[in-house]
Amino acid sequence: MTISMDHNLSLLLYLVIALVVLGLATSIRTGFKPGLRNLPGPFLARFSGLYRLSMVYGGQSPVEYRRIHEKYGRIVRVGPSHVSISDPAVIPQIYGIGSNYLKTDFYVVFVPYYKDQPMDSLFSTRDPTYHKNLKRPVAQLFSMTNMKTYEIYADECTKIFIDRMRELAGSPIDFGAWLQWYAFDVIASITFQRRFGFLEQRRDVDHMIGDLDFAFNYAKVIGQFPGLHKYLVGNKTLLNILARLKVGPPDPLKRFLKITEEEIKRYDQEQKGSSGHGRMDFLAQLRAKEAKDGQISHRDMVNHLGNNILAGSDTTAISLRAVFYYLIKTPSAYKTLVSEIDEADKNGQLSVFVTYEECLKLPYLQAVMKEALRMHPGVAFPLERFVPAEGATICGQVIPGGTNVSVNAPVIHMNKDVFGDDADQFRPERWLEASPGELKTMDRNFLAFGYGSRTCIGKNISILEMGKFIPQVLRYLDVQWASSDPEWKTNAAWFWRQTGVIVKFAWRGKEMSD
Ligand code: HEM
Repeated sequence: MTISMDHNLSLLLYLVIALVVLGLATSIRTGFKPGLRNLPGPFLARFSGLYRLSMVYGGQSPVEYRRIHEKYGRIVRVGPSHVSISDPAVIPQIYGIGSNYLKTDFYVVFVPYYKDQPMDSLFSTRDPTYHKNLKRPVAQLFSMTNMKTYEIYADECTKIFIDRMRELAGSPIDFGAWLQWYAFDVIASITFQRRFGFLEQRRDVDHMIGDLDFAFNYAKVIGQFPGLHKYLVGNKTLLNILARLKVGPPDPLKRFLKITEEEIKRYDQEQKGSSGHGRMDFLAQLRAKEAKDGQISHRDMVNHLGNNILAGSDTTAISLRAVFYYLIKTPSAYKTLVSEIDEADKNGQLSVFVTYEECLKLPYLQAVMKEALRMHPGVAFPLERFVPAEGATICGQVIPGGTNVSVNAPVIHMNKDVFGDDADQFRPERWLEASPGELKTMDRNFLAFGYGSRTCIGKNISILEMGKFIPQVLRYLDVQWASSDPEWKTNAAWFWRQTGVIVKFAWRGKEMSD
């Protein structure tokens, strides 16, 4: 009995030692992989993903990525098979339309389960054919010409917001939270003509925002080791067991899909009772398109609508926070913007609710939005892509096929050759003073909405929301910083969320007509 136990223990020990040796040998072999071994970068980064984890874990990856590029140059090895690039010339090569650099397995952490099967979205898919087929039926719904159909939904939420701020004038409020409630209610309203009720209830209804926070912090960590996902949140069997034991992790993606299913049912019932006529939300337009051009599968319908909520809420909230934060912290820009809005108002160029068309004619406002997104892009992680199988020459280096390469908006947006010596300053004027050539270069290096074939499809919706909301607020309200901390706090977990945006509003005196 004792001999057999000793024997088993020795076997186990040999096995552990063998695994450790194998792991070390693999790490050393990948560390000195031909094609990557001569690239500069932190020494430890080449052996395991732990170095990248250390860069993102504290939520300050923009600072970390800027630091390593300052230290090691425009091409830096940040992992065993991972290369970060800060050279503007490389952007069209990696992301341009027609490029065959595909999204990496990082994106697998964003794939929800639907009816027990993983369901890739327009955003997460790595398959170009699936992407093309999924995008075709919805592209027009995101077009600039279609934006006017969504205006009413944004206006309803803006009215609620401004009325509440009038009531709360003089008291410090968590503006960051309010902007998130606003963005959530607007996108839900645009998507299926129903607000979640954040603005009315003044709270994180059903803990949706908190749960999303959990999901993105999971993505932040596991996204560095995507191979682990299938054993964790990507493992349906494990999730089912945990759910039965009532200890499962929050699953906001599942919740959005459930809400979406309910909304589709509600719409179809309304249509039968014909009370749904006149609806212009995304769902209604998708159903109308279906009637004209042929059926969209129920799965694709759920996929698109659920994805709108996921992709279009946090991003817009973060961008709105950035706009107001930089305006408050830059009084000259605040004053110039308010003058532009007041002048347009006085000249009768603004409707009761500023329209999308009107906001596009306010040049300083457009420059403010772009500059805020340059300083603080909503997505602050590297946009990872795989080098095609045949390999590629990047920044003069031959990089093997399958290498994970990326450019990072917070890094490229600080490039002084592109944005000027004051690139680290919030200065909206740079977008207005630039020559046509300089503007073209700045636009080509503006990555807040991604780039090329996988660029953000919801960009017009976000410009609609922000472009209407900001002038409407500043027309009626003064806003000032009211936190005892001089700065906000930020956490980059794919999205670059901010907290601590505490402000006070004051009513400017003009009455708002209905
Ligand atoms: C200011 C607000 C927004 C920002 C900063 C933003 C940012 C981005 C970025 C950086 C990407 C590219 C990601 C990558 O390459 O991996 C992207 C893609 C995407 N965004 Fe947005 N987004 C915003 C608003 C929206 C809205 C409102 C929607 C939908 C209603 C949306 C839907 C999408 C979708 C579906 C994709 C994937 C597109 C594709 O791969 O074809 N976004 N977004």
